[in-house]
Amino acid sequence: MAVKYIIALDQGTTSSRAVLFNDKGELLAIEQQEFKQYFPKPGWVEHDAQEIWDTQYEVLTALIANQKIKPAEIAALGITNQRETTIVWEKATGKPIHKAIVWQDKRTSSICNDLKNKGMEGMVREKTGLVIDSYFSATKIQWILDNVPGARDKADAGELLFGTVDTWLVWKLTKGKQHVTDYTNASRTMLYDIRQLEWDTELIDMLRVNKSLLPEVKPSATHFGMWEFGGEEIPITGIAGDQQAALFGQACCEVGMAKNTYGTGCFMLMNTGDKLQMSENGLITTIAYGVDGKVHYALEGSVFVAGAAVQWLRDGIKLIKDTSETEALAEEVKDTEDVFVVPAFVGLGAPYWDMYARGAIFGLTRDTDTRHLVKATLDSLAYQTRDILEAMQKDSKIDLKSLKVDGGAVANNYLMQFQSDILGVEVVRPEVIESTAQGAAYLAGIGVGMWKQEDLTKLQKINRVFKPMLEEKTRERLYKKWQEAVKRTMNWIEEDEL
Ligand SMILES: Nc1ncnc2c1ncn2[C@@H]1O[C@H](COP(=O)(O)OP(=O)(O)O)[C@@H](O)[C@H]1O
Ligand SMILES: O=P(O)(O)OC[C@H](O)CO
Repeated sequence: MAVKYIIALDQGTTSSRAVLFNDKGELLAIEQQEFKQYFPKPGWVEHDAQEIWDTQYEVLTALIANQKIKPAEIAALGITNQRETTIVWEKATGKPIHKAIVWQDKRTSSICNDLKNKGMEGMVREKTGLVIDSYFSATKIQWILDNVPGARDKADAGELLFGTVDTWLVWKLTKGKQHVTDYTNASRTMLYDIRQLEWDTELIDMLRVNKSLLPEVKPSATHFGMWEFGGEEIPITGIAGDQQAALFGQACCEVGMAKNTYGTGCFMLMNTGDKLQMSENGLITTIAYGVDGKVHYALEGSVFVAGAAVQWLRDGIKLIKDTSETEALAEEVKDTEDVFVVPAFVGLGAPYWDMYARGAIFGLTRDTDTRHLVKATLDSLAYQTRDILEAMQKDSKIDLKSLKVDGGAVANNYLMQFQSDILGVEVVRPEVIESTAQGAAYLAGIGVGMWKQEDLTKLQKINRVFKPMLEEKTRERLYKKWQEAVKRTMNWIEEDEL
């Protein structure tokens, strides 16, 4: 039987998706399930690792059943995932010993502060490309080992395993046969030397993480293991963290090409080729992908709360019932009347890196209504993106003429137009905004020998280009006000308030 399909598993912060692609790289169908977010304390964010697996497995098998696909027709699986989120489980039983600590979780801020006070920042940046922040996996592993009764002893006895979500999914799909990850996910742990491409002993010792916990690290398009299904063995041949997968999915394979993804957070990545570039403007350096024996690096600006602010309008303060209502509400008023929302709900990521900042609304008057608040919340995604773009242009010395965008929130036309207005550059939306899944499918297709990297650009189709319409003077006035608002949210809580 002819092999026809690639399935990408896209395990995001808010939902698990399975996405079907044909052998031309065209998206045919999606199954999606949201899962529960746990907020046990202010600043803490957890997922249930079992629920992650259950939802991911259900959408995968539902996609196959609903699209009437025979197992033998599936050439390969690709996996892409929310990054940094940390799971520790027992090798013997496969049971997680604690809930997954999500990338947004701030509980390890004081561990990070101690490391900074000990002067470790330079060494960490040099080896990992990262700033010291609770965002990354290392201090989350340390927290689990220190706080779950008996965990340290079990780790010392070699009875525990750590994984980011990709590692957990491969472990489950292969029934515990494979404990692996790829370069991109390893580069988010703060334990991986991105030059030498190996786990770093000095960091492992400093953070008191046992080497035996860590998975084997492989390139992004290679053989990771087999999923046995319906009497067939289906190879898993592509893995990348979701932001790197989106870069690959948008075919940003040349130096200087960049994309911005608007999901729960907002992540801009620029491909810097085989050159590892350290940022001087608050960005991080990360592995973009490893394909065909070559590693590409990227500069990244990570914004922690983007689409999550829109979810907060819906689930937190309940101003809307559905995120799609925001576009029409924002269009109903001419401007926000200088209301600014700074959604620093879990601190601020790039370029500020302030674990102690918290969210605020500025400029309220008696005229302010739901529409202004909704508009100001959407605008905050665009302003945060401008903060990143400015840093990216300074670091790379490249003036971006246009920005490729993707992710759930780019469906919002108001937001895309305002984004172009506030950046003063064109914003290019592709036909398929599921670039993350597309990237994982491309990697899996390359890994199984179905495509070559050069074929990818041919698969790209543009849906709409947004051009800047706002006067320069207004743009700069608004951006200045935004910067002032951000300043006032910084360093808001004390270390012992966490
Ligand atoms: N029309 C819309 N306008 C603004 N935000 C939206 C819209 N549709 C979805 N979103 C936001 O996009 C995010 C979902 O995007 P997605 O790429 O699925 O995220 P993730 O991969 O992080 O789970 C949610 O945070 C949601 O609030
Ligand atoms: O799940 P997303 O799409 O919001 O992505 C989360 C990032 O990978 C966190 O670094």
